[in-house]
Amino acid sequence: MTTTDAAPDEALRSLLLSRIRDVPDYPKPGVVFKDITPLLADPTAFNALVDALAALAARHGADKVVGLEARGFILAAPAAARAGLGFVPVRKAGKLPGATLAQAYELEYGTAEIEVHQDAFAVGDRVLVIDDVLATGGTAEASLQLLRRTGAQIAGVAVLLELGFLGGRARLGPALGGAPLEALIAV
Ligand SMILES: O=P(O)(O)OC[C@H]1O[C@H](OP(=O)(O)OP(=O)(O)O)[C@H](O)[C@@H]1O
Ligand SMILES: Nc1ncnc2[nH]cnc12
Repeated sequence: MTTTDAAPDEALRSLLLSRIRDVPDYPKPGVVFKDITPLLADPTAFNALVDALAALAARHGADKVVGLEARGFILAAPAAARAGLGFVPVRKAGKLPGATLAQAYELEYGTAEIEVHQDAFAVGDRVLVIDDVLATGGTAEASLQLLRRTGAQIAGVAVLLELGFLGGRARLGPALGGAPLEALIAV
């Protein structure tokens, strides 16, 4: 199944998928955790992933790349640098030193609050939001709501892996407001 606006080739998808490990019953019973650490440890796969994400930033005309703490940082920061763009962290509450805006949200396995610096963007900046996994969509939805409050425009959301059975794409629709959601892999 392909759910991307511009699907990467099958070889890339296969490579990426082969480096993601299923961990049953983590962090709680019934959740199958998608562990990306084998992918990060493989320089060929990691480099290909960073290339693909940087290409999406260029394709969607992003001025800045936003990463969602913590695993999103690992993907978004190198993608921003490769695309020649600045990186902005959206952090869990209480970690940013400057004046912030905050947004609460629900996870597949808990609740959380995220923050961004109020002055992270110039007026009208187009931002590509990058994360590793789209599950229920709560994190990405909250990040879009938060980012819009800064005055940023949403260029799109890009994730490595979409867990389609959790319905995140549908939940995210209103917050996307027509911006693209790119999933390099969907299961
Ligand atoms: O679509 P959702 O249901 O919101 O779930 C996806 C989010 O959950 C994970 O983050 P988590 O909060 O577990 O934190 P981490 O990146 O710090 O490990 C993942 O990295 C996404 O950010
Ligand atoms: N099943 C899952 N695996 C990895 N990260 C997640 N974030 C939310 N659900 C997840």
